[in-house]
Amino acid sequence: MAFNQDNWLLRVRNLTKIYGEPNERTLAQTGPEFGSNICPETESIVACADISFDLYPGEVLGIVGESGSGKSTVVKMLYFDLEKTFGAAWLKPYNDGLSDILQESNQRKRYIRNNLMGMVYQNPRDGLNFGFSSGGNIAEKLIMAGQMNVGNIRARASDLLNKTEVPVQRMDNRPGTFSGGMQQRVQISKAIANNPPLLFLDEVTTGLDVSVQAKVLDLIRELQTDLGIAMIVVSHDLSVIRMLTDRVMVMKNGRIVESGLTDQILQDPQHEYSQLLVSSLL
Ligand SMILES: Nc1ncnc2c1ncn2[C@@H]1O[C@H](COP(=O)(O)OP(=O)(O)OP(=O)(O)O)[C@@H](O)[C@H]1O
Repeated sequence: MAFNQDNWLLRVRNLTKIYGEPNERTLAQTGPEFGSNICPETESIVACADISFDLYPGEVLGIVGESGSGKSTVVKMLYFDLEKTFGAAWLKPYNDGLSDILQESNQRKRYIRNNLMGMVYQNPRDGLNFGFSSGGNIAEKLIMAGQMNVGNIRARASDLLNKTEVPVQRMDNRPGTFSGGMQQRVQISKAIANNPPLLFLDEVTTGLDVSVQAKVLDLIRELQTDLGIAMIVVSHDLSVIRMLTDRVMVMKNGRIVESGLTDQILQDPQHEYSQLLVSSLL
C-alpha cells in the first residue's frame, strides 16, 4: 500500500522516556551499541529515546523487539498512560495536527483518548473494568465520548460484540466469567467503540493459546480491512508482526535499530539484531 507523505495521521518526533536522573552523557552512553539502556554514570534507565515516525491513515505499523526494548513505553506515552521525558506528537484529527498532543492539558488528553484513540492491552484487566458487564464496558467508553441515549448505546454495544464474535446474550455478564480470548474480544470492542482513527495494540495475543491467538489476529485483520483504522501493533513476536503490519520498527535497548516495510525487513534484514529476530522465525 502506498501512502501520501503529506497525509500523515500521527507524527511523532524524538519521543524519549528516561527514568531516574540522567546527565548530559546518558543518551550517548546507552543503546544497542552498548548493549544496555542503563547509564553507567547515573544508573538512569533510557526506556526509549529518539523515536520518530509518521503513521498514515489506515496504515498498520509494528514495533518489534525483545522484552525491555522499550516498545510498550512508546505506545503508553502516545496514549497518555506515561509522561514523556522529551519529544512531541501531533494527531491530524485533533486541531488539524497543529497542537503537540503531549503538551495538552489532562482534560484535552482525556478528550483525545476517548474520541480519537483506542487501546488494547496485553492484560484485559488493564483495559476493562471487571466490575462492569461486557456491554457496560463498551457503554462506559461511549458515555465518556458524550453519548447519552441508552437505546443507542445498547444497540452499538450489541453490534460491536457481534462484530467481534462475542455471544451477544453474554452482554450482561462480567468479563471475569469469560475465557481469555473472549476478554480480548471485549477489550477490542471497547477500544473501537467510538470509531477511532487510531488503535494501539500492546502484545494483545501474548498469553493466549495458539489457536485462540490465531482467531484474535484474524479478527484484528478483518477489523482493519473493514474499518480502515490505523494501528500501532506492539509485539515481541515477529509472526504477529508479519501477519498484521505494513511497516515495522525494530527496537533494541530503547532505540530503533531498523525500520521499513515489513516484507522487506523480513526478506532482507540489515541490522544484526533484525537478522537474529528473522532467523528465529525460520
Ligand atoms: N517505572 C519504571 N522505572 C524504571 N524503569 C522502567 C520502568 N518502567 C519500565 N522501565 C524500563 O524501561 C525499559 C523499557 O520497558 P518497556 O516495558 O517499554 O519494554 P517492552 O519492550 O515493552 O518490554 P515488555 O514487552 O517486557 O514490556 C525496560 O528496561 C524497563 O525495565
